Amino acid sequence: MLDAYLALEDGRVIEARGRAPGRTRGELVFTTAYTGYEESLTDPSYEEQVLTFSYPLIGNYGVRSERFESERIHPRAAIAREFTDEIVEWFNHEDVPAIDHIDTRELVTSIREEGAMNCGIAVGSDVTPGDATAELDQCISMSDHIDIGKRVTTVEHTTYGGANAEVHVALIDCGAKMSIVDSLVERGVAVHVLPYDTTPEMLTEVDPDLLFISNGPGDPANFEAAQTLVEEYTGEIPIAGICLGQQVVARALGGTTEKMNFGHRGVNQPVRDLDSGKVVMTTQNHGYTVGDPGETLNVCQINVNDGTAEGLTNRDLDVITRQYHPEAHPGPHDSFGFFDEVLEMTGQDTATETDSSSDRAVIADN
Ligand SMILES: NC(=O)CC[C@H](N)C(=O)O
Repeated sequence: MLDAYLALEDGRVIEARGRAPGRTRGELVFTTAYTGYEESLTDPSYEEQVLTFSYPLIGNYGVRSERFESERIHPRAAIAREFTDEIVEWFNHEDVPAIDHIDTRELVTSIREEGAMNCGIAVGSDVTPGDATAELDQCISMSDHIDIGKRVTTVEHTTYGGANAEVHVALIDCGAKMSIVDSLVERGVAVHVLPYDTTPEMLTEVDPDLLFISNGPGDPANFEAAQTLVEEYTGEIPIAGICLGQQVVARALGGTTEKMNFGHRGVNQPVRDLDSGKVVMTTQNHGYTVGDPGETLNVCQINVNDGTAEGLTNRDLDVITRQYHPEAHPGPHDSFGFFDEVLEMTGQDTATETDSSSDRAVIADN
């Protein structure tokens, strides 16, 4: 058996069972999602974080790559009450430290009370509590990870979907989940996945009908290039954003973003649409939020629990964003219609073309 220690910013060092060895550090967060562990673990937005599952048994329906949202596990380490042997094999294969046999109820309660905090983890046959503390001592704050985008983005322009499509979407990959690409491609458009630091000049070459800013890890303030694109293209072509995308769009159009206490991570966050009054259940994974939306954007949806901005819009400028994840994976499908709403801004009626069987998008022949 491997020894394991988790050192917390509040001074505690907790002993656990080691399942996959290694030493690492990161921001300790939790998700309340009870399924969808493959999707969560491969969601690039978890880069530089240590993910705690509040649901006690993780790995119980295996590990299948069809459900991955990217090519690798992104959290630096994973914590659960109990991991199955099959998921532990995956952690070992990817060199991601994992610990279990820990009181995750207590841990989640601490994060709720004290906020997301830094932690250090040491797992191995000869590790000590001091090894975990040494990792914690080297842990920097999330906003100091200024180059986080570089670690999660595509390095080159990749096109998905029909090469003959009428509508071309530029998806700025700040750490995009593959389900966002799938959701667009199944509506018959071509998706150009572009690096997070794409410049306005590079975007001119693609000549897109829609600019879409993806989800992504860390502080939205560290995605200045994407912000510049929004500043340059607002009013020229329609603009959409999901999660970090909403935050970047808000910052570009005069709004502010701020760090939340422990964020929203799970698959049952209630969101109210202010026009219709309708409430939907949503998938979420974020630690920052839009504070002041600024003069240009209107808040069109709010979180029922805490009133934070879940949707922003400016109908005249054709801008529409969501703080939650309409693409789901994991979680409820209530908000798939967001993609139809977004593509309507390009003049394409895609609602009738949608095939929700959701086969993985294929790369187009350029
Ligand atoms: N899923 C995301 O895009 C997360 C956005 C941002 N990194 C946050 O934590 O708020």
